[in-house]
Amino acid sequence: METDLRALAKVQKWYGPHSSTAAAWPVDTLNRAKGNTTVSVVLPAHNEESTVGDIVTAIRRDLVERAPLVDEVLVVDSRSTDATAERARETGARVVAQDEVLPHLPPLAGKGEALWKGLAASHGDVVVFVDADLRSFGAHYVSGLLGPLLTDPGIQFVKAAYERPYTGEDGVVRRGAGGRVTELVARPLLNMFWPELAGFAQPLGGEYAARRQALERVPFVTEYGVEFGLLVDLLQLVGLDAMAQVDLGHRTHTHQPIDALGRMAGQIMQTAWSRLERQGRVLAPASPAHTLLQFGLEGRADLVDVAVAERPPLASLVLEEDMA
Ligand SMILES: O=c1ccn([C@@H]2O[C@H](COP(=O)(O)OP(=O)(O)O)[C@@H](O)[C@H]2O)c(=O)[nH]1
Ligand SMILES: O=C(O)[C@@H](COP(=O)(O)O)O[C@H]1O[C@H](CO)[C@@H](O)[C@H](O)[C@H]1O
Repeated sequence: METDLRALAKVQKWYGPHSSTAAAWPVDTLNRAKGNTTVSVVLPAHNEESTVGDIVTAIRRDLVERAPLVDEVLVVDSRSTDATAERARETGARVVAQDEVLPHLPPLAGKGEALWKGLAASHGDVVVFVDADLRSFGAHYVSGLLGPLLTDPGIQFVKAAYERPYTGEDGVVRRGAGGRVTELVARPLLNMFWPELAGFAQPLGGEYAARRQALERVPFVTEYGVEFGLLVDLLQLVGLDAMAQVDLGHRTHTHQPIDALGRMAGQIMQTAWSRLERQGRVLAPASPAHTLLQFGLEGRADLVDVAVAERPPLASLVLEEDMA
């Protein structure tokens, strides 16, 4: 108990100085602070033709053309079967196909793979990740996340906070009801095992920014384990005082059905287990099963696999290639 109270005291001390709002970071201030630092915005996109174009348009209009804050807008086409790549390209993004980045490596799947490939294919000193399914995006999402990074050399990683409404199939918006896996799985797990991270209001949110140097020194969990894995691994790498949080207001996005979130929850639990083992905090004769038997309507039952893999820190690949 003592450890937990000490960790929570650390969070309370951390929270004030490391939390801000997007309004605290006006673009002209950031342009002056940016200096020679280059910025890439990377959007992982699987079948996001209906939303990716508006997001790219807003970034380019407000943060490339009007104010040169962003140097690169990269969309990672994550095995889309719709017109995601076309919409992204015609609105001015550079587009790479996930499986065509580092093609000599065996391809892996999911969002974490898309983000790792986006890191590999981008060039900015600072990388901002933004989901491509957002319906509430504004340029302040990017400028807010960049604020602490462009003004404080001690900050390595910035995570978005926001209110997350849930819009049901009936079109009714329910305030604070979004982030279902966050509330039911990620937040309890983090408070149980990594209470120093308890101050992050939206640990699974898809909008965050970090220095390339830090991102290239941590592994990327594939599928939907990536956000959980990055938080835990970056805490270990850079420490809580090098992490910050910016409130971007509210976030609406395309919601997945509950069975998809069940699989996401499984992937996040697998990720948490892997970090507990890696940090020597659990000793188990066998790893947990990674199959999940899900039950649908009309007696449907589907056995799915919620295993996750992980990509090594990019820096380790470059080192290997240099040595080779
Ligand atoms: O294999 C995948 C799965 C997801 N995504 C993208 O990652 C972001 C978040 O995924 P999703 O919206 O499915 O997750 P949710 O926000 O519903 O948790 C979106 O831009 C997806 O298009 C991706 O690039 N590859
Ligand atoms: O936060 C969550 O619980 C999930 C699901 O959100 P909703 O319940 O559909 O609002 O959404 C996030 O989780 C994924 C896994 O980390 C991230 O990849 C997504 O970007 C994020 O939207």
